[in-house]
Amino acid sequence: MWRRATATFKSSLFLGTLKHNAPRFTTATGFHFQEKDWMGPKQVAPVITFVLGGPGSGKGTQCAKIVETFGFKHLSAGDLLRREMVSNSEYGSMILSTISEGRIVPSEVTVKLILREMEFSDNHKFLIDGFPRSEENRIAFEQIIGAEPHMVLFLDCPEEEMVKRVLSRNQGRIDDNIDTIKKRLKVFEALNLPVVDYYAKKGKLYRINAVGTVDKIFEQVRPVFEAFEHGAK
Ligand SMILES: Nc1ncnc2c1ncn2[C@@H]1O[C@H](COP(=O)(O)OP(=O)(O)OP(=O)(O)O)[C@@H](O)[C@H]1O
Ligand SMILES: Nc1ccn([C@H]2C[C@H](O)[C@@H](COP(=O)(O)O)O2)c(=O)n1
Ligand SMILES: [Mg+2]
Repeated sequence: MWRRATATFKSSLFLGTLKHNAPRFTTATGFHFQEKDWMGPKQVAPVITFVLGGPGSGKGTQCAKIVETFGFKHLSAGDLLRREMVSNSEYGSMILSTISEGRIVPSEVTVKLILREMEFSDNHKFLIDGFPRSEENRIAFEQIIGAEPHMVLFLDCPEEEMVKRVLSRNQGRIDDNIDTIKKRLKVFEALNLPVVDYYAKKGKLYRINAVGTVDKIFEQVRPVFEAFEHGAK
């Protein structure tokens, strides 16, 4: 399990799992680790990639191809929230109403779900899809997890195409209806685009033209990961 290199998460939610007096070290990306006495010699720093884009821009679709080709662990924030929603969680009804209205769930809840998946994963390469959706999400991730992404993929897709794709998705999602889509698009523009700009200014953003076939789009995505893997060796 990747949690063998447990990070010194600042969240009080997980402090119970940490050993406070163990030696600490920080990776080049600012991820803070705390060495456990049973930590083996093969520990590696996590690789974090955010995948952003409007509703229906193809994030989940491209993530599946990245997983297949580059072996990342895919964490979709929306999927984690939907799973939490149907799991008898104390947050269930709040998540249901928030998603139905196309709004954003409070960051503490979403980051907690992502953190839990990261902690229990065997993989150290994470593809975090649909997160951060807002500056609040971004700051909460940095504060709670203490890490920044290595790279951020942005699937740039015209609204008309996104609406068309969402309306023909047919997966029974409560938010795949025209009224909620209009709200999600407004939220995307107001809250998510500032995050995209933030990472562009930091030189971490890879803007992908998300119009075309799935394979054509992946032709733009693949070299980003190849270059990263090449640089990481
Ligand atoms: N390049 C593409 N061309 C046409 N349809 C596509 C393309 N990529 C994905 N789709 C389809 O569009 C729909 C939305 O794609 P997907 O679920 O990957 O988007 P998403 O960005 O994850 O959306 P959301 O934010 O709502 O979860 C799906 O039905 C998918 O099969
Ligand atoms: N960081 C996030 C990600 C998702 N949500 C909520 C609100 C979204 O409309 C919904 C569906 O997400 P998707 O599957 O489209 O990525 O989930 C959120 O509040 N915060
Ligand atoms: Mg998705």
